[in-house]
Amino acid sequence: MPASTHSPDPIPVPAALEVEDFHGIVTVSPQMRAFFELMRRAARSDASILIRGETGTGKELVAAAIHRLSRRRNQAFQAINCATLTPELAASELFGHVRGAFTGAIRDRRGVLALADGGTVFLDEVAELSLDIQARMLRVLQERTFVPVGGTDPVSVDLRLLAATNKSLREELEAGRFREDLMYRIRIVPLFLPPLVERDGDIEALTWHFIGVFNEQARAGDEPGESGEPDDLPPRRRVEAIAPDAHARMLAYPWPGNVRELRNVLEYAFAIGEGPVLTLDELPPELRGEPPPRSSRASHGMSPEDEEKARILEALSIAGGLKSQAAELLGISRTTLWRKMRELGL
Ligand SMILES: Nc1ncnc2c1ncn2[C@@H]1O[C@H](COP(=O)(O)OP(=O)(O)OP(=O)(O)O)[C@@H](O)[C@H]1O
Repeated sequence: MPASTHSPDPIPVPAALEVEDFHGIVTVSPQMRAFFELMRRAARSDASILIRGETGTGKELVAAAIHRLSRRRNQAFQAINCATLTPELAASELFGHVRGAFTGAIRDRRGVLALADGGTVFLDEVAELSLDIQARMLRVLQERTFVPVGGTDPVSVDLRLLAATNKSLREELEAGRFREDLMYRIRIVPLFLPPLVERDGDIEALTWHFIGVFNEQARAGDEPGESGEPDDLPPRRRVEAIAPDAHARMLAYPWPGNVRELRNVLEYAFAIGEGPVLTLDELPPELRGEPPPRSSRASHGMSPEDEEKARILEALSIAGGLKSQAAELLGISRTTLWRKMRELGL
């Protein structure tokens, strides 16, 4: 733990922050610099890349950066999240459909693959693709053609495929949920994005980075608007320093939700706290060292599944049913929430 945590004085936000900002991926760590090096090299080729990493590590940012570093940069980048789609919807989204393919298909519609022709397709949460769609994607990769839903004629495409997952595809394969041949096709280059706790210096650097971002948002938000909005609201919060105990807890916390969780925790503190110093009581219970709600429930004899259900329902109720807000509260992405709700039958 740094010596500064024993100081009673708040730790000021550094005036200038020396970070690497690589296409929006901010870091100071040697681990991420090594990752960028691999990513730069892999981006040049047309090889399929599988980005593995825990939730919130920045896989989507990486996919967009790879596209921008590739010779396809001036062509389309089409991203699709496989976790939010039923198999029927996934087929229609990916391959498009012809008029009359199903009720409501009143005209031909191009899918993501056709829209990305010449460019890059990013399949986020690729492990969630159904086996049927996996078989069809394999054909796309092998033959560079696909048939739209309800159609008969194959369409040729020139695509670079990027995919991401927070699961182990090998485990999915062993469980019979993922095709081995597709796995080898999509991970010609596997890239592993390290969890936040394993990136030396990044918890601290990203803390200051996001404080800077939220300070800037507050400053911009307080400027008189062109629309002549009423000016009588109190100014938004700006943070000039962190209390040493809060700082120490942030550095010691394992950040299971990675960069997304860190960002959310700071956004929360900006929203609910007051004054120029960010204090410990503005951090969520798990950071304050209090047992998180889940373990207190577990002690009441709930199964992990019921516990998770209860946490999700609680978050949804606080968020007034808004999934995006509930996901923020839980420190997970909207799509992860959607998938969990589906898995838990909610
Ligand atoms: N190194 C970073 N610097 C700045 N912002 C980051 C960084 N990594 C992630 N973020 C931000 O954190 C959030 C989560 O990132 P992203 O959606 O890319 O993660 P992910 O790994 O794709 O998550 P999931 O697996 O849950 O889909 C986004 O708001 C993103 O902008």
